[in-house]
Amino acid sequence: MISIENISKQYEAIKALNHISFKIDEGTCFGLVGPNGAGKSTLMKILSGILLDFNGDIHVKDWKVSTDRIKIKQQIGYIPQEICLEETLTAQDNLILFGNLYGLKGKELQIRMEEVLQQIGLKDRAKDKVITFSGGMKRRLNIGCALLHKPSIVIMDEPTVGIDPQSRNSIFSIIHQLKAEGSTIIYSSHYMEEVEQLCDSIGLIDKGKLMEFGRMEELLEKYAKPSLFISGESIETEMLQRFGEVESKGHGYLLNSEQPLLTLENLVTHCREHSLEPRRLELYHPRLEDIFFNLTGTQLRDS
Ligand SMILES: Nc1ncnc2c1ncn2[C@@H]1O[C@H](COP(=O)(O)OP(=O)(O)OP(=O)(O)O)[C@@H](O)[C@H]1O
Repeated sequence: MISIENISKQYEAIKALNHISFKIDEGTCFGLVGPNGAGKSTLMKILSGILLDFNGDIHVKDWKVSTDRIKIKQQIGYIPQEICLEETLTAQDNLILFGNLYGLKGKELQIRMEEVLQQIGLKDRAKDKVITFSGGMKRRLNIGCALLHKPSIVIMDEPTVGIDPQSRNSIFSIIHQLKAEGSTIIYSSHYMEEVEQLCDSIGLIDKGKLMEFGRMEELLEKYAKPSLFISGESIETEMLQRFGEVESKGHGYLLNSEQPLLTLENLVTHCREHSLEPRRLELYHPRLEDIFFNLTGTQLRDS
């Protein structure tokens, strides 16, 4: 169990984290989600033992970060948001550099390097200089460098920002594999669909405050409002209002109703009788993004 207890962090006038507390079960994938500037990186740096000046405490197994920082750090592989590699060296030499920092050498380092290169899909590029790599390949190598010492807790700060879909899928595979091996993953992102896909539990953070925390299914259940989605040129708010509470969503409308199936039936009848042809008419399942929006009134995407 990793227990985050009442963490606060102030950068001069900015309160980056405001009394944050939650727990993460071992062997699970935890997603920290929030918009730009929410405080995700600050919390990730505190969790990985890089940022030492904060209030509160963190417990990992039987250790406390306040008194057993080195023991906890040995358990952690931290992948920062900014790529941290020596570009003039080869992938292999970067791994050796990081391996040495973790105290690995000789045969042990050689074996781990081979395993990690396989895991990150860069075996055939091991002897190439990093400067020749794509952004996604650099990102994967950066992940590999943090895995050499077989950490039981892997902390990834927005690892998929600005990379190609192939590298993104490859990172997801690495995460699935790490989880299958029993590692605990702490993953921050502002891409809701990624977190929904990967994580067992989540913390929603905004302006330094933890807005919500829990298991994914529980949160979706808690905030799920039964609704229908309808769109089409002939579909107007006034017509929909007689069937339930209406809100705009993308190119159409969400129609909240306690009995969505019955409403769907009534709506189909109405459309048929009035020769209205919706482009889309379907049951709508709330997503993590909807929960965040309901809680904070903030859209997560930059766009
Ligand atoms: N070294 C620093 N000095 C001063 N203010 C900082 C520093 N690092 C972060 N901040 C501020 O703290 C707040 C939280 O920043 P943080 O980087 O933790 O957010 P984030 O959720 O990771 O954002 P992003 O998704 O953009 O990386 C922001 O207002 C940011 O400007």
